[in-house]
Amino acid sequence: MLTFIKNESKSNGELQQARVISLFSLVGMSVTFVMGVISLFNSNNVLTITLFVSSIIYCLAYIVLKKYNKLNLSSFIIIYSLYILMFYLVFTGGVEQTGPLWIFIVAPVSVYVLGLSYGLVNLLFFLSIIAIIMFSPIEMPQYATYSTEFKVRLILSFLTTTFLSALYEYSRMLSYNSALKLGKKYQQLALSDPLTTLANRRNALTILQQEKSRISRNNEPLSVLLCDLDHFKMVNDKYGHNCGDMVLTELSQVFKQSVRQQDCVARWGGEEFLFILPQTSAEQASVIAEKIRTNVHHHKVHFLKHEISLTISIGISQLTDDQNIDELINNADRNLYQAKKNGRNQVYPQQTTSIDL
Ligand SMILES: Nc1nc2c(ncn2[C@@H]2O[C@H](COP(=O)(O)OP(=O)(O)OP(=O)(O)O)[C@@H](O)[C@H]2O)c(=O)[nH]1
Repeated sequence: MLTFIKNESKSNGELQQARVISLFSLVGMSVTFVMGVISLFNSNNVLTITLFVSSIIYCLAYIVLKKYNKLNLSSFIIIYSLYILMFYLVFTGGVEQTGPLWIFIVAPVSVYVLGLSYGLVNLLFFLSIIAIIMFSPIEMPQYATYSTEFKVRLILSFLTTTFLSALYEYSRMLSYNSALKLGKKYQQLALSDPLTTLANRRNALTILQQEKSRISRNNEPLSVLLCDLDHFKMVNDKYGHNCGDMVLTELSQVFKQSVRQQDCVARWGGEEFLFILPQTSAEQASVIAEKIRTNVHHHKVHFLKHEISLTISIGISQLTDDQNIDELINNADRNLYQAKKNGRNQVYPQQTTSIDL
């Protein structure tokens, strides 16, 4: 069956993530640059170099995303350069031992950029290294010393921030997925006929336009069948509208089962159906139309104690190079009218020589 709905959900999610990552790299680049300038005035040379290098790395992540469209690589650069910067700040203490305060931005950024589970695994790894740095008995000039109370509280408050970030990311994912599902459902409703669940007229026209563009590139034939139920008004009049609806629903299934996966069956109007047959010439379409007509003819609809059999008439049209979609359908409509005029329960034009599909 032709794909009626474009699956745009993944690209939408990625687009949103790309926006956040580009924003984060710009903010990261600016903040580290400004702090680098401040520490330059404070004559803290190692910190100045570290912050300027970080600023360049964020700029690089931004370029990788904007110019080369590499979302994963950009995320990777942002996250791991952020981790390294944080290790450095905790190790040296930054300005006046305030370096560890920055680690709290790591939790929300990690779960958002890396996703919930991978983000949490990375945070565990991050926190382990932070704990090792803080609790190791290192003897180095750059190494900052913190009180045990400060270290324990820093780890506990980081764990709390991680938990809250994970909770927030989890509910964000839930709402995003349910909005996505709802969107898909409404999109499906907008494109399908509620009674028969077949593609509706609007959807059929979109598919026809797409197929027309495709076949003009590939030089392949495309045919349509316009099919109308014979004397359907009599079914409604005799058995009621509910029975008429049931007939339409059942015959839609017969139609679907009579064609190939790549073909499309649409409800064109009340008791009119359009078959779109890609890679099919008028001669091949005629054979398919005859098969559909026979299948309907042999199908019995059971309603209460009644057994109802119906017939259909079909008009065939093959798209020519100089035709637009309206002309193609009008031609099929004229042929359908001819099939009705010739006595119904038939296909027009009929195939004179036998062909294999
Ligand atoms: N039950 C039901 N009937 C419908 C629906 N849409 C259209 N119809 C009926 O389809 C019938 C079409 O009647 P006509 O246009 O006279 O065509 P016909 O009786 O099939 O006769 P021919 O097409 O000339 O063979 C009408 O009675 C419409 O009410 C629907 O969704 N449900």
